[in-house]
Formats: sequence, C-alpha cells, structure tokens
Amino acid sequence: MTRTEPAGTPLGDDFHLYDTTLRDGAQREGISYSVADKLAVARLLDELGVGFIEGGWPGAMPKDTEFFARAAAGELTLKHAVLVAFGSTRKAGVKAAEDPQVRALLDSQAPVVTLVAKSDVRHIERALRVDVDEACAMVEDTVSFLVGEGRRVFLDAEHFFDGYAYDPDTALRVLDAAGRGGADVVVLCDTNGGQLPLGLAETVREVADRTGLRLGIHCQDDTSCAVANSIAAVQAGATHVQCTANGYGERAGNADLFAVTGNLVAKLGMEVLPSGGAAELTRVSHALAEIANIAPDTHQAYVGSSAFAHKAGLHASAIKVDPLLYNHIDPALVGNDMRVLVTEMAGKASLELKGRELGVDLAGRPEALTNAVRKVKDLEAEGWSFEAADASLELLLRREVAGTDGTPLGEPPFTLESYRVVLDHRPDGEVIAEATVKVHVGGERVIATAEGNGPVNALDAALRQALLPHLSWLDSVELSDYKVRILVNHQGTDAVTRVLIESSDGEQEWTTVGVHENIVEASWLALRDAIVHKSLRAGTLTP
Ligand SMILES: CC(=O)SCCNC(=O)CCNC(=O)[C@H](O)C(C)(C)COP(=O)(O)OP(=O)(O)OC[C@H]1O[C@@H](n2cnc3c(N)ncnc32)[C@H](O)[C@@H]1OP(=O)(O)O
Ligand SMILES: CC(=O)C(=O)O
Repeated sequence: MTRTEPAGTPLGDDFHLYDTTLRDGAQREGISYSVADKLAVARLLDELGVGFIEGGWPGAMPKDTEFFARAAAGELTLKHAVLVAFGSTRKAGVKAAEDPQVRALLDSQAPVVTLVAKSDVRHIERALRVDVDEACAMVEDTVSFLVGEGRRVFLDAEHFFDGYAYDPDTALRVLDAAGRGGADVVVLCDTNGGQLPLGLAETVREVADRTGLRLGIHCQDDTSCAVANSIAAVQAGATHVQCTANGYGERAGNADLFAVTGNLVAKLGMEVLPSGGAAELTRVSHALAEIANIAPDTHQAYVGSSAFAHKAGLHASAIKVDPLLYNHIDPALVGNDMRVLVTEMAGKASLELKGRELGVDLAGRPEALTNAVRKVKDLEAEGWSFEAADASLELLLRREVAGTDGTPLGEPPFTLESYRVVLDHRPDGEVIAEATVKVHVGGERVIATAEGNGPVNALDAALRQALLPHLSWLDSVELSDYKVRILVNHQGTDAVTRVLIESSDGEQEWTTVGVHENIVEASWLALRDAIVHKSLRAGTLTP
C-alpha cells in the first residue's frame, strides 16, 4: 500500500464512495475469488477512483488474511483508495484487545476498519444472546480499542432500519456507543433489504437529527430498491455510500456501484470520482464481471451493452434529430455507446441511423430506405433476426442501395453451383460428416471435398479448400461462434432454423444470419454472408 495522504483519508473526505465487492460482493452465490483475483479487483476499483475498498474479513478465512498480507507486502499500490478490513466487534465477555478476531483486524495493517455490530434488539437478545448494555459495550470497547491503535473506524449497524422501526432507543444506543468509541461514520444497514426509498430516507433524516453522527448507508437489494434506497439516503444526508460492483452480494445482491455512481455523478452532480473516472465505469464493470466469471448483465443501467440500445422505430426517429431526446444522459459520460437495433420494430429512421453506424449512407435515398424497411420486416416475420447480425444487415442495406440507385455493390468473388453433405455412421460408432462443394471462383470451376465433425464443419472446410487458392485472406478468417435456434411453428409454418455465425479475422468480428427449414441450408446462408462480408472488407468484390 503506498499513498501520499494520511492513513485512512481518501481523496476528498467529505463524501465516501465505499466499495465492498471483495467482502459483501464475494457473499454472492457462485463467486469465489482467488487472492490474485482479489488483488486484480482492488486494482481496478482503485483505477476507477473509489474512496474505500473493503478487502475482506481478515482472520475469518485464510484467503482474506493472505490478501491483506500481500497488500501490505507491496503487491497492492493504491493511488486513490484506502484499504479497509472488515470484521465484527469483540465477543461478549472478552476484552477487545484479547479477541483474536479483533487482533486479526489490527494485524491486517489496513488503515481503516469497518466493524459490524447488531443494532436490532431482537438480534442482540436472540442471536448474540446478550443484553443491550453488553452489546453497546462490545461496540464501544472495540471501536475505542482500534481507534487507540491508530485505526480509522466505521461501524456497520446491521439490521438498523428493522431494528429502529421495532425499538428505536436500542438502535440509537448502539450508534451512540460507536460515536463515543470514536467511530467516524455509522453506517445504517438495510441488512434484510426490505426497505423502500421514502421510508428509508425519512429514517435517515430522523437519525441524523437525533444523533448528529456522520451517517453512511448500506443497502441490500431484496426489494430491488438498493440503488434507489442508497440515493435516497444520500439525498437525506448520508455522506458515505457502500456498494458492490454490478450489485454482486448476498441473496439478491447489494446496491450496484456503477448505477449508484452514475446517479451521483450524472443526476446529483457530485464529483465522487477523480477526473475521467466516470468514463471508466463501463470498462471497469465489464472487467470486474470477467474476474467474477459472471456474464455481464447486458441490461444493467448505465453500463450494460443494451443500456443505450434503441429498438423502437419511434425512438430512432427522434434520436435522428437529437440523441438526447431518447437517452437520459450522453452514454459517453459513463464510457458507454448508443446503438440502434434493427428488427421488425424498425422504421426508416432506424435503418438510416444503423446505416450510418455501418458506413452505408441511406440519407437522401428514400426508395432504398423504404425497400430496406419492408425487406427487414418481411424477413423478420419469416424468422430472420438482424438485431445481432450486423454483417448480414449491412449486406442487405448495400444491396438495396445498389438496387435502387445503381451504386455498385460488387459481386461476391465466388458463386455456388451446388453442395452436398453426407453423414457416415461408421461401424465403430464414430459419425463423420463429408461435404462436397462445387463453386466458380477466379474463372475456374472448383470441386472440393472435406470431412468434419458435423455437417456445417464439413461444409465450411470444403468451401475453404475450394476458395483458399484464390482468396488468400480466407486463411485468417475463422468461425468463432455458431448458434442455432429452432423456431417451432413459426408464423403457423413448420419449424424453421435460425443460425447465427460469428466470424473473426483476428482483428474484427462480424455476425451473420441464415434462416431455412433445413439447418444445413440455414448454416450455408450465414456462412456465405460471412465470406461475402469479409470480401467486402478485403476489397475483393468484383465490380
Ligand atoms: C450482514 C453481513 O453480511 S455481515 C458479514 C457476514 N460475513 C460472514 O459471515 C463471512 C465470514 N464468516 C465466517 O468466516 C465465520 O462466520 C466467522 C469466522 C466470522 C465466525 O465463525 P464461528 O466462530 O464458527 O461462528 P458462527 O459463524 O457459527 O457464528 C457467529 C458468531 O459470531 C457472533 N456474532 C455475530 N455477529 C456479531 C457481532 N456483530 N459482534 C460479535 N459477535 C457477533 C454470533 O453470536 C456467533 O457467536 P457464537 O459462536 O458464540 O454463537
Ligand atoms: C454489513 C452488511 O453487510 C449488512 O448489514 O448487510
């Protein structure tokens, strides 16, 4: 840990953006960070510019103890954030200085300690099995001991809102004990996540008036209100907000750091990140999802890839005039991008905007636009889907432009005469597919045969064999993903198959679609578009 500010002081101490991804986030079912993961998460959060990083509970589990040891040994150099160790107050009837859990917090060498304490009388009496006097003494003793050892201490008042509603005096006594012990912030926790914003804000205001203590907020997401509750608490006077990356956390999760930060920055105008930090929100969110090994939520507010994706034609028509008419902020503010999706819901404006994105100029070409809209709607009704197949859509748009105003699209560098695929179930049980293609390329008729582990693989191999001597760039192209969806009884017809093929040449990726009753033909259509699209990029379409 190397920082220039005094221990325990983040850049700008009047508001705390406090991250608990490595502690509460790790309590999410399915997450298991290694120590190396934890160090990587902390580095990313620090790059983003959060004020505090709660690294875990030293002494409770070996990985967390090792994380703090390695951080202290120099493996974690924090530019913005202060590292926090989390743990509970001393046990009943034990001196704080002699409680091994408390000693582990000191040993972690973290400059800040967040202590969890029960503030609901029912928990104090039934779970801790002590009276309120002893519960308060556990808090005050532990806080004052750690403060005496030079630590900055925050107190997480567990179950505060439920406890305050049931027995406000006890809940407030616990906070006062923390204040007397020297805690800098008392954090009101909605541990069961059952609060709603108006009531929660009212309580925060009341507690601020009654205690005069600096308040923080920690919200679980069991009512899907954790972000709203956190923002309401800040508006009611909390100056310390605890969140986790992408809302990871116990049960339904916690307040999402990225949505909370987006709201604080974009809606409340609060500079809670260093300059340029907000524009890193999307990148950091996705990088942290990668480390957690959880697919990013495409619909996540602010940072999801669909957060600024517009499908409805009416939206696109207004966006064409001014993107802010249908976006609540400029997506660039949080490092995200706006996208227009083209589907059966598209109108002319959607296609014109999408064309702009794909480099196909449809402005001033009303006939091409009208035809393209009709074609997209007709094809989507047959089961095609262009939403995720930009490369096929680009070819469709280019063909329409070529068809209506004579702008040459160019012909693909090959034409198919025929293909044949057979499956061979061999005596040893192995199933081999064999494909033969007959194509015309470079002025020649070429026949090629190849085997594969399935019909599409064999077809792809045979096609490559036929085309490679003429189209050397094909060598770099590989089929990186293949998705099949059977659309049963689509529009009252028999089942049709939709195939999406993602291709890559090491530099770019593009996706194409094919639809047919027959899976091999659907695959062929997507495969053909993939190669034609690459031909377009490689400049090998013949005029
Ligand atoms: C709301 C939250 O999410 S807080 C964070 C919770 N996180 C975790 O629990 C993850 C890490 N936890 C652990 O590794 C273990 O539970 C440990 C090491 C902390 C404790 O393990 P054990 O000693 O085996 O106790 P166990 O987990 O069974 O029970 C917790 C004990 O702490 C006591 N306790 C609970 N909260 C507090 C508190 N705020 N202050 C003091 N003691 C507490 C309980 O009364 C219970 O005591 P008991 O053993 O005398 O009955
Ligand atoms: C401290 C904590 O994680 C909670 O009360 O939910």
